[in-house]
Amino acid sequence: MQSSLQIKNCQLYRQNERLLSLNEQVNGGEILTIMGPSGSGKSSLLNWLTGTLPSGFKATGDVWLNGKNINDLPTHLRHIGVLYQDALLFSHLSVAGNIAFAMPKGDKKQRIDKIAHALEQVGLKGMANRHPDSLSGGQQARVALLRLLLSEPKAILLDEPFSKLDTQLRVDTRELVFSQIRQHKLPAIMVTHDHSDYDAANGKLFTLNTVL
Ligand SMILES: Nc1ncnc2c1ncn2[C@@H]1O[C@H](COP(=O)(O)OP(=O)(O)OP(=O)(O)O)[C@@H](O)[C@H]1O
Repeated sequence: MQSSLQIKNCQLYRQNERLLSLNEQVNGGEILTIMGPSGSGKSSLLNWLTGTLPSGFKATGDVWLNGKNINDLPTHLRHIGVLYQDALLFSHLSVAGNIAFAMPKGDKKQRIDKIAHALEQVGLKGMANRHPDSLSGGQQARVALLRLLLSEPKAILLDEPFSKLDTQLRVDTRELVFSQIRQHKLPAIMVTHDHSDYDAANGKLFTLNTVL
């Protein structure tokens, strides 16, 4: 079955004022781009999808993931992974520890091999025992991506994940993230202020206009 993330009749309110209205379906390997001015509700939409909408907001509508309505599921059972503009690695854990943290439990040797293989795939061979603080920004971004992917998410949300990276690094990291999304056939939603992110995503665009 092809994976898909469906947003049906979503209406998002902040203090009873409507922020946005959205109906979209994103299939596995597709990236839906959300753009709009600051304060238009982009992050709130992502929060609604992960089940972490703060008080003061209200939403109606349904989220379906792979044919299952997940509206009433708590965040940790939704299996929606988020990549932020900061890598947010745990500084008390090694690179491998960071990645293992979010992985499903299982055979230790298999997990170690899987992490080593994944690191090699993204050009971080032999860095399993490094401390996150000893990595460059681009390397940290790649570890954050692996931590997300190896947690086996069913969908991915990108909240301006490239905005803090310099131009070339930004292009390379974006290419890596998008290629992984396509390879794993995961539905993805990306919030960005940069039109070149949308061009690279090569998918649909949803633009928010309202600013409260
Ligand atoms: N916890 C909160 N409680 C009340 N209002 C909030 C809260 N968080 C954000 N807001 C307000 O809700 C509106 C939408 O915010 P949101 O963060 O979703 O916008 P955004 O489009 O992601 O903005 P940006 O591009 O600046 O990140 C804004 O007016 C913001 O001030």
